[in-house]
Amino acid sequence: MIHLSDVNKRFGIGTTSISAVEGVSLEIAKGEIFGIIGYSGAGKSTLIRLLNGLEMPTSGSVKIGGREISAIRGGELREARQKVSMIFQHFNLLWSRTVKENIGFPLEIAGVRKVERERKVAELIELVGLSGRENAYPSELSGGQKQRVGIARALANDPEVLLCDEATSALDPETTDSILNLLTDINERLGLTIVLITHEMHVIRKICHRVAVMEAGKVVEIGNVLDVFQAPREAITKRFVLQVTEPVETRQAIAHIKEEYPSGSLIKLIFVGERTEQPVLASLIRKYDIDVNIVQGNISHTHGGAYGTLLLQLVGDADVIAKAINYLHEEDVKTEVIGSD
Ligand SMILES: Nc1ncnc2c1ncn2[C@@H]1O[C@H](COP(=O)(O)OP(=O)(O)OP(=O)(O)O)[C@@H](O)[C@H]1O
Repeated sequence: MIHLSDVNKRFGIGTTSISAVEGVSLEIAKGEIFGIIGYSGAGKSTLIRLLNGLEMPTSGSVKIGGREISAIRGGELREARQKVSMIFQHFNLLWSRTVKENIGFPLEIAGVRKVERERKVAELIELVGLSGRENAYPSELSGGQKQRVGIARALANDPEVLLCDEATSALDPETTDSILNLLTDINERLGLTIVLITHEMHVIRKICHRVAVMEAGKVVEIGNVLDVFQAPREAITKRFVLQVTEPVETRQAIAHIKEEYPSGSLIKLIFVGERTEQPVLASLIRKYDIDVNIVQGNISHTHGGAYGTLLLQLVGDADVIAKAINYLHEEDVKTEVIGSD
C-alpha cells in the first residue's frame, strides 16, 4: 500500500540545511496499523507529511497504492491526496460549525449532493459513536468527542490510508484508550491502513501491528510490536519499551529494594505468549530452597500476543540461585539479573 524507498528530506540550503528524514525505506501493507515512534525532532511529522504529499522528498520515492506521490502534480496529486486522510493532536475542527457540518465539510468541498452528504454524515456519526451530538458545536464537546469528529471527518471521502499525527497526545489515559479502540475497530471493519506517529509506547503497544523507531531522521529499528517488546536492539528502543514495562515508580522501587535488601539476586523474568499463563513461579518455589519476594509484575497485551515481566528477589545460596535461574531458562522464560550481592 505504502512504499518508501531511500527517502531523504532536507530543509534549508547550503551549510545551514538540516536533514529531517534520512535514507528511509519501508513498506506498509494494506490493512496494517503501523506506528512510528520517536522523540521530538526525530523527523516523524516530516515523514508523515511526505505520505500525504504536503512535503516532497529531496530525493527517493514515495508511493501510495502504486502511485508515485513525488512525481505527480495538480489534479492528479489532489485526487491521490483524497485517498490519504489525516487526524491531528489538536483536532483542527471548524469552531463555527456543528459536528454534522464539520464532518460534511470535505464532502461539500468535493461537491457531493446534499441528500447524499446527509446520508454519509449520519453513517459516520453512528460509526464513531456520536449519535445525539450532531448539532453540538466543538466547544461543547469533550476532547475525546472532538477527536471522534476529527476521525469521522477524515473518513468522509472513503480514504485508503488514515494518518494519525499524535492523535491522542492531548487526551487523558482513559479517553486515549477509547480513541485507540475506535481506531482498531475502524481498521478491522473498513480494512483501512493506519499510520500513526507518537512518542508514547503505550499507543504502539495497544494498537499497532508493526513499529518503526526514528532517531535523528533515520529509522533505527523496525519490526512486529511483540518482537520489539521482547528484544529491543537499540538503546532508544529499550528506553521506549521501558515506558510501558517499567514505569518510573518501578525503577524507584528497584533502587529502594536494592538498598533495603542488599542480599540475594534481583532478577527480571520475561514471559511471552502462552508462557504468561503457566505456573512457572510456583514450581520454582517448590523445587529450590530459596526465598522468593515478588517486587513487581505486569502483563502487556499487544496485537501479537501477551508480554509479561516479573521482578523477583531471590535469597539463598548463590549456587542454588544459579540453578533456579537455569531452570527458568529450561522453561523458556527469559531472565535478566538486575543486581546480586
Ligand atoms: N519546514 C521546516 N523547515 C525547517 N526545518 C524543519 C521544517 N520542518 C521540520 N524541520 C526540522 O526537521 C527536524 C525534524 O522535525 P519533525 O517535526 O519532523 O520531527 P518530529 O519527530 O515530528 O518532532 P515533533 O514531535 O516535535 O514535531 C527538526 O529538526 C525540525 O526543526
